[in-house]
Amino acid sequence: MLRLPLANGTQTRAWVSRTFRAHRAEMVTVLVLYCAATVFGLVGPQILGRLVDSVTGGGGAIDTLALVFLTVLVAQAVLRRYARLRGGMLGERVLAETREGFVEQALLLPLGTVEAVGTGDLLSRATTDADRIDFAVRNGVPEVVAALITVLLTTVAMVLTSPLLALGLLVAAVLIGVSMRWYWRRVPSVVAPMLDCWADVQTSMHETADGARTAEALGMTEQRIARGNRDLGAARDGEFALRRLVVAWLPSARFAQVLPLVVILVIGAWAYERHLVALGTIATMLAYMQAIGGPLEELLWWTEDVQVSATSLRRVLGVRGDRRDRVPSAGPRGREIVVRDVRYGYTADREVLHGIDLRVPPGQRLAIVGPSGAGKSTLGRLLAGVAAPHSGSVTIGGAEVSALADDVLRGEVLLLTQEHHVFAGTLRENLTLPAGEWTDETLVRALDAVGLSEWSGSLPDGLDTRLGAGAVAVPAATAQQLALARVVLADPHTVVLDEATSLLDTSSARHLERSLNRVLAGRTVIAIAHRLHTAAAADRVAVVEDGRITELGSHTELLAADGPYARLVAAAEVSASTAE
Ligand SMILES: Nc1ncnc2c1ncn2[C@@H]1O[C@H](COP(=O)(O)OP(=O)(O)OP(=O)(O)O)[C@@H](O)[C@H]1O
Repeated sequence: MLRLPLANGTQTRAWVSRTFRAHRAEMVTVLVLYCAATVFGLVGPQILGRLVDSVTGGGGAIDTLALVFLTVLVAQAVLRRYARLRGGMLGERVLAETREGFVEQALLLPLGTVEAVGTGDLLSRATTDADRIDFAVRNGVPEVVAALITVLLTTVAMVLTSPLLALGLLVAAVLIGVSMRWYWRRVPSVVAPMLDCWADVQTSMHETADGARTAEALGMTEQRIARGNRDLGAARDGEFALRRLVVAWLPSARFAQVLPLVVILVIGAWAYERHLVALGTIATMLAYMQAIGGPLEELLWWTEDVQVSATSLRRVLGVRGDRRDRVPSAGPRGREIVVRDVRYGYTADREVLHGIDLRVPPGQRLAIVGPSGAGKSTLGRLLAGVAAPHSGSVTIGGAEVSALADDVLRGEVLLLTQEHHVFAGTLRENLTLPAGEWTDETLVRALDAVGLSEWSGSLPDGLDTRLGAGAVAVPAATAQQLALARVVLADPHTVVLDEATSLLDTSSARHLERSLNRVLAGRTVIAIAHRLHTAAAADRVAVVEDGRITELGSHTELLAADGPYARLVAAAEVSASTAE
């Protein structure tokens, strides 16, 4: 299954350094607060050691030491709380920016890429992966940062207090290092496929919900359930694999965690007998170990989540990785469309268009006809700049269509298909999708031009009436007229029509075609003609067969040539008379 890529190491590191640079001051503040809280925490065991020595040595100042101990504890609690608050706010800001970046990049993805990978992969990155990152940033990152700082500074304090007793830590560090390396090396190869499986679950659920009626009508419900179960089974196996890895790794990590305590006690007893360390020092070291135990536990606890969310982050950032930029180009100088030796395929192993050459002068009406699957729609998409050819070029006025900036492209060429989505929002928002400054008067004129003035006049709040899911339902024909109104507003000189009216009933289609003819007057029109009678009205007809243009000429010329076009017309006449 084709998927969007994962961000590679360089892209992820670039994101980390960009994020760090953007929030440098705040990050340093949070780290300083955590460090300060930890340093206060380190003073506690030192005082405890002094207390022990005071008691065993019969010294005084116990009250003062106890008071300092209490003050230190309070200061540590206050600083840690403040660090968490600032850290939490910083995390929320970074999360919001990451989400905004994701939406921006997802909207910039070429339509062809989104169609090729399906919406499931994109959706799972926007939902499941974003949620995992949310969870890690809100809960895991503060714990891990606090724990790491505590472990690091406590280790330093232990080495300074008694290098001899700190030997236990050295043994543990080596063990933890080896076991962590073992785990971190294996985890990506388990987590990435598992997240892919969850994306498949989302894709199949989405498809099943989308095609529920078709599945029911064709008795495919069982098949869809089986597909869902298969995808869920694969995701479950992925989770099992991760669990097996964690279970294999955890015992060694836990062993490394308790080992220093044992080593400190053994070396401590041995050294105390030989008067190499005081009892207070051993108490201090044990208190440090006690203080390190909680953070170490936190680190172990969060390791899995941090690893999974790191892969999720690479999936979210990967959407950027596949982006094909529409770089602002010099812009077309003229309106002629020229297609030169265009080759294109949806997958690397199968070419759909095998070297198309075509020239469409401004204002011409060209019909593209041919058998089903010949490549007509694919050619239409390349002409409209939805996808870029793999080799060859499609230009308007000398400029490569697929490289035009979106706002420039919209004013040049628009693709109108049978897909007439009404977005949940007001009529105004639906009309002004191609962002621009539109006055109410212009919008009303566009509605009028496509025969929608009566319908829009009947809406309760006029242009501010909410349409779509949960609001005013829009019939298919009206939705198609709305799409036409957008064409009027964008005012492109060329329109590519692909089955624009094929899903409508005959009377709606006739009504729409009248509006269409009004809107298309004066523009270059490339009509992918599924019904041959539309081709007869065109200035020229191009016959596409098996990814090649096999005939090009006017309707009359092609009929006289008695070639592929004449055969298509004859076949259409036979099927029409059989239907009668
Ligand atoms: N998104 C896609 N992914 C993979 N292959 C595709 C995709 N869209 C079309 N194809 C394949 O490309 C070939 C050309 O399809 P295209 O839709 O361009 O043909 P068409 O002439 O417009 O057919 P029709 O008249 O049935 O719409 C077909 O074999 C089709 O299966």
